[in-house]
Amino acid sequence: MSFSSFPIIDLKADRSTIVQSLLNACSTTGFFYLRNHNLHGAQERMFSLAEAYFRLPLAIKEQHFITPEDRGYIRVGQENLDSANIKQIDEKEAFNIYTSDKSDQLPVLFAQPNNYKLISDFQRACYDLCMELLMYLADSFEIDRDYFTSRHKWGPDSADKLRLLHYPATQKKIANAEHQSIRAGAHSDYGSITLLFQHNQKGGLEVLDRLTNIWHPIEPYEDMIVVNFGDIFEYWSNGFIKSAVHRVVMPVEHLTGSNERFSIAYFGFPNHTTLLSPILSKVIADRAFEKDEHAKHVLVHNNERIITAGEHLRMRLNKTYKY
Ligand SMILES: O=C(O)CCC(=O)C(=O)O
Ligand SMILES: [Fe+2]
Repeated sequence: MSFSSFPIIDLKADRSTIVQSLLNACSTTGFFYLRNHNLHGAQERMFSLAEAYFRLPLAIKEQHFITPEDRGYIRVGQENLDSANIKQIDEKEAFNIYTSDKSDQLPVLFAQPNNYKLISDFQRACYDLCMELLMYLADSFEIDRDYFTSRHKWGPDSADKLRLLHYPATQKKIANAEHQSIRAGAHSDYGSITLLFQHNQKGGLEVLDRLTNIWHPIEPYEDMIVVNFGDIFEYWSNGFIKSAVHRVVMPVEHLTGSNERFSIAYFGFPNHTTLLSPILSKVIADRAFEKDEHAKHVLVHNNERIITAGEHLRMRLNKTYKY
């Protein structure tokens, strides 16, 4: 598997194919497309709800302004995912809903019983899918099948988050591919595994090949989820699993027509007290990992104490938001 032919994992394939493909994908591109996932209907309903929310007046949306615990509404220009580039401002708005959030913590639209049920059911379906993938991944590493899932317990201590994203239409014209405007800065995700839903053929998502430093577009396919590995797996595998560096740019093909984009991300995250110590797996025991530029921010603590998932999250969030 490589950046020239992006990995596709089919959940209807046989177990050994899935296990082998996962091992290849996590150690090369750090992301893959997932086919036959069963979330299609719910995904469409979630996009309709997200669109209705983002069309509300700003004053209503700001009633649930992002909290220091990372819950709520993030307005355009507030988040900079590329913390190494302090001038960068992301041209997007977003809303974060943790799986542990109760309806009375949410905006009226999301708290309506049918919408709250839609959100909760969608979160649970995303969680179940992540757990299925994490069990296959444990098989890939020949460790206990529940090794990863037991560190992602569902319930009040769950740190999983659903994020609705909206990139408003702009009038920007892009001269050429070298000068595309950045809608979400280059970053790796903070968590373990992310499910990313794209919509309406609106592209712009790109992943970096760290070896060649070339960005590759991740085309949107309505029937496939984009799955990527995050920082937590880079810690757990001592760098063998790649935390995919990605960004969102203004797609060239949308110079004509609306360039508005909606996307939805579900971030799997271990329970906060989980230690980020490397897994003991014979599959990676003999492999040397060379730290590259992009992994440095994750694996800088060689001689320091092992940190927890919660500490890692706090470190990354502090660098991301402007309040
Ligand atoms: O909107 C997208 O396609 C990507 C969003 C993203 O990477 C993120 O929120 O972490
Ligand atoms: Fe991301």
